[in-house]
Amino acid sequence: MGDLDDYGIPGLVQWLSSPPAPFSAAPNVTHISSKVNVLSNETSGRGVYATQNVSAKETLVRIPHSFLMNTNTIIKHISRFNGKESVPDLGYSVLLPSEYTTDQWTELYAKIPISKWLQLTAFQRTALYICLEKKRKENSFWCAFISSLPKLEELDFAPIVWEVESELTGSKAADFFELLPRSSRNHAKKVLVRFNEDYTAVSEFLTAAKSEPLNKMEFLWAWMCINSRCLYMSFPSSKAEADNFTLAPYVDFLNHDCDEKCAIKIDSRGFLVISCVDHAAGQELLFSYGPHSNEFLLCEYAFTMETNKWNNLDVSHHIEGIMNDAQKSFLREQGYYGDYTISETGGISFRTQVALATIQEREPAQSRRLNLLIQGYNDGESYKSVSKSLIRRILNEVVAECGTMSARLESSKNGRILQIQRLYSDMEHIATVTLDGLEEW
Ligand SMILES: C[S@@+](CC[C@H](N)C(=O)[O-])C[C@H]1O[C@@H](n2cnc3c(N)ncnc32)[C@H](O)[C@@H]1O
Repeated sequence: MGDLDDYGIPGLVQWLSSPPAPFSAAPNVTHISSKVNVLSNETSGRGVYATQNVSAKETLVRIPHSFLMNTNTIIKHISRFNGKESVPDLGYSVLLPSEYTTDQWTELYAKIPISKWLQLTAFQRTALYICLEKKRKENSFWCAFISSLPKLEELDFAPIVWEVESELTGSKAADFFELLPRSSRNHAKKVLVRFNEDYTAVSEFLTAAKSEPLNKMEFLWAWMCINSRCLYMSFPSSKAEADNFTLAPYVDFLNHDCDEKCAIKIDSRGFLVISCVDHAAGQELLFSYGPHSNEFLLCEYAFTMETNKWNNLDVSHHIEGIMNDAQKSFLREQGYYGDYTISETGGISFRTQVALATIQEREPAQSRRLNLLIQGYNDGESYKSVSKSLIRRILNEVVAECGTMSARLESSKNGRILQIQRLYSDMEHIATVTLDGLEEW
């Protein structure tokens, strides 16, 4: 385990625990239990570890609302420079520093009305704010937090980084993108579209304010920090569900596990981390980022796990390839088009079963048994035999494709390639397990 001085953890803890007035006098102060510490390991970077035995239900960390970076606190900070804040009060006490150092960036804040800031999505606004506050260095209230964020190199397994790196430097990193399994590549492309939309919106925002543009790589760093570290937090003023998030210093050092070992909770005192199970000294405290497959984890958060119970095999491309137009439009009308998956634990999804059944109908809209299957009044037994042979053929194709790709990637020691290889081996594993159990299906 590594020494973390170079990540600025002591500085972060100091900032959170003994901030200047008026924070020091606030009733709801930071709590970081003496039973936990941030350490680092090679696989998952920094993480929170128990330094002593911890019992279930202990509150280990509490970060007050004033230290959470989100739509509410950002607008409150910016509006110090340009008039009245326009975020509804959530009833949480958010303190602002009594003294601000002004600089060219606070001049920019002063120039842009809050109504314009609110036209950006919360994600765009937060990414821009992090980039600007980073430039303010020690002048920024958030300096210790921003220094604690990972470097872009630590998010190097995210396919979006490969693509943007290629675009900006002319490197061959985008070639890795093409090696991804088809469904992962599609997911990664969607992430890239989201990122480019955000970068365009923020660039236009800065141009309108006659400010200098942001470097795309710098914006990517801030964007990926948010994407891989944000936590759900509801804001009544949010225009979209995706705006309901916060960044929470220190809490964001918790690494992911498929099973919840810790819970996070928000109340009027701030963001809390509570242990769900007993932890022995030395054990890592983990919480679940959600039921995410390795494909999702890689594309969104830049990592995969050796074993992941949420992995699934996406066979949409294979299934869609054997459907005719009538079958496709029937499934679209029914809300069952696309996203055909198989998982080790859940087997062949109902959605996939509906698609396999539809392929067996010449005029699906007229088929009583198919409509009864969709409505849940028919168990689909009459479709099973043909469905089995269709799925067997598809899974054999998947196994062959994974074998070819694994042989192609086998000798590489490149970390990105190893992540890609893991995706193929996850796919092969699910395909093989499903084929083995197909007779009993
Ligand atoms: C919320 S942060 C957790 C703290 C992070 N390890 C750090 O050093 O700042 C999420 C990032 O941690 C890493 N991570 C989290 N859980 C992991 C796991 N189970 N295996 C590998 N990496 C993990 C990934 O890089 C992910 O983008």
